[in-house]
Amino acid sequence: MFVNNDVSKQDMEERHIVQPHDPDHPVVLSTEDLHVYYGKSEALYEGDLKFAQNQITALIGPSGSGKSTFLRSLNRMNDRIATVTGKIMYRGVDVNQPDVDVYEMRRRIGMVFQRPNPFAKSIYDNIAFALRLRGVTAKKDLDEKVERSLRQAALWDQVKDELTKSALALSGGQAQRLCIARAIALRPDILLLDEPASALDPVSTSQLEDTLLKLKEHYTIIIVTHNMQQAARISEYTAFFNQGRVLEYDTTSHIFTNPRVQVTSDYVSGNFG
Ligand SMILES: Nc1ncnc2c1ncn2[C@@H]1O[C@H](COP(=O)(O)OP(=O)(O)OP(=O)(O)O)[C@@H](O)[C@H]1O
Repeated sequence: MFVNNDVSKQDMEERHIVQPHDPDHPVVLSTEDLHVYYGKSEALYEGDLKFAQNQITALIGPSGSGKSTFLRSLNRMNDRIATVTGKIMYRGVDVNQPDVDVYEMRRRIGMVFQRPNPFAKSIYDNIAFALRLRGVTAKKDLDEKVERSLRQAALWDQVKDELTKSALALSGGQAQRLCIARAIALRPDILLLDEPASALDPVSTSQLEDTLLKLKEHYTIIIVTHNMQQAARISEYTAFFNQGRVLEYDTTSHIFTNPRVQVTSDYVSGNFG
C-alpha cells in the first residue's frame, strides 16, 4: 500500500509533473534524479524539476517534506551535512560534480535565508564586503554597486542617508531586503530564498513580495514558502512536496485552481493533516 514513508500508492499513481516549456523563459536550472540522504536516512527522492528563467517558482508542502533540503542542494549548501546524488544542471554544467568551484557557483546561484542575517557592519559594508573580496576596490565602483543593489532590493530610499549606520539597527523587513541586496550585489543569475518572509509582519511581507516581483526581471527566483497566498500571488510555477517527493509540479494557476493530485488539493485548500 505504501511506498517509502507515508506516500501512498495512490499519491504516486496520481503524481503529476508538468515541466515549464516556454520559449520566452528557457530552462536555466534543472535537477535530474536528485536524492539527498542525511546519514542513512533519505530525505529527498527523485527530485526532477526544471526552472524557467526570469520566473518565480514556489516550493510548497508540509513541514519536513523536503523543500529546504531540495533548495539548499541547488547551490550545494548541503555539502557538509548530507550526501546529494544526481545531477544539478546549471546552464549545461552539472554543478554537483566534485571539481566544480563551489564559491564561484554560489556567486551565480545565491541564497537568502529564513531569518535576516545581516553582518554586524554598516549597511554599506554589508554589501561592499563581498564586492571587495571579489576585487572591487575603487570607491566609485563600490558606491555604484551598493546603490544599484539597494535600489533593486527596494531599500535605497529608506537608507540612502544612513549608509554608515549599523545594519543591526534595521527592522526585520529592512534587514531581509538588505540580505537580498547583499545577495544580488554579485549579480547572480539565480536567487534561492528559503521562507524569506516567515519572520516578517504583513506589511514587510507585502513589500518583500513587491520586491521579488520586480527582481524577476533580472533574476530567476526559487522560493520556499509556507504561505499559500504568497505562492499564488508571486509565482508562475509551483512544486508541491510531500514526504520527500515532488508529487505535483505545474503552473501556479493549475496547482491552485485545478490540482490533479488529491493530497495537493487537500494541502492548498487547508484540509491537510
Ligand atoms: N541537517 C539535518 N540532519 C538530519 N536530518 C535533516 C536535516 N535537515 C532536515 N532533515 C530531515 O529531512 C527531512 C526534510 O526536511 P526539510 O527541512 O528539507 O523539510 P521542509 O519541507 O523544508 O520543512 P519545513 O517546512 O519545516 O522547513 C525531515 O525529515 C528533516 O527532519
